[in-house]
Amino acid sequence: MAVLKRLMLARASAVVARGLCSGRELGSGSGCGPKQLPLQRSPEGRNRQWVFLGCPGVGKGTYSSRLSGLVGVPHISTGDLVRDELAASGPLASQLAEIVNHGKLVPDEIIIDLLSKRLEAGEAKGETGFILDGFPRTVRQAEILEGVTDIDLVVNLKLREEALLAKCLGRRICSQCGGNYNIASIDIKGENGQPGMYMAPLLPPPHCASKLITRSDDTEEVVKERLRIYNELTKPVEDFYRQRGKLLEFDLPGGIPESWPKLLQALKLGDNADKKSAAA
Ligand SMILES: Nc1ncnc2c1ncn2[C@@H]1O[C@H](COP(=O)(O)OP(=O)(O)O)[C@@H](O)[C@H]1O
Repeated sequence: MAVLKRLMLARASAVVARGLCSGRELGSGSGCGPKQLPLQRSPEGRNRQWVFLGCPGVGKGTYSSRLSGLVGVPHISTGDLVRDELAASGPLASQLAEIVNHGKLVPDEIIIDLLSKRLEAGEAKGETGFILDGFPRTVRQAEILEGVTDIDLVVNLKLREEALLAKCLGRRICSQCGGNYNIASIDIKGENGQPGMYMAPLLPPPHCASKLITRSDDTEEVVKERLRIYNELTKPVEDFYRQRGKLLEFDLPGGIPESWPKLLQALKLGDNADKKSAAA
């Protein structure tokens, strides 16, 4: 199964590279697209396969990694896979740096190759299911994914636009432990009938405070370009999943303490009162 999934993704990748098939052909399993495997598509015997969508800065990484711990499936972020590749300084690194630092999207064939290697490594370790964060990011990627496996649920995280840029600019990572923090304190005043919104900073513990770094693509100019690209290329992915009845819209009401319990409720995971303490 792992090898098949890998081969199918690799084939999808080759197809994208050559531009031979339309995504619809890939998704339908006909023509030159990969064949669908009933076994692979069945939810029985496998864990959740969820996708998180949302603008840069919305908190996809924060919420999807918390949920991954809660429901016991791996959190797979294609942004993290790209950053790992950059950090490894391999043959792809300079090409990727040029793309990522301009806020552009990495070509499908590279992203699919990184993702299929990650899925294969996970399956070798016995992982089943996933929470995908940052993939699919275009309708084409959604069609390719649909061609190889079923997605059970797509969570579309939404946050008021005024907060997104500030959240990206406030993002900090501990260079030692990899912990994610945010120094932005967001306080949007209520006006014209719209309620206000407060999001407290997520400050690092003292042992991380002197080791904080900022992502190279979290500059104002690049974040604005990433938001533009999201609206142009990723927003249509919402419709793709809406039409298939898989999209769960979730408006973040504020920071983690307010949002996490509500998200658990929306996902029908809310009865686990003890697990809600993860919001603390
Ligand atoms: N599915 C994808 N397709 C193309 N490029 C991607 C994909 N996922 C990540 N990337 C690249 O990695 C960068 C960082 O991704 P991510 O960490 O998900 O950022 P964001 O905070 O903008 O959601 C993106 O701007 C893009 O260059």
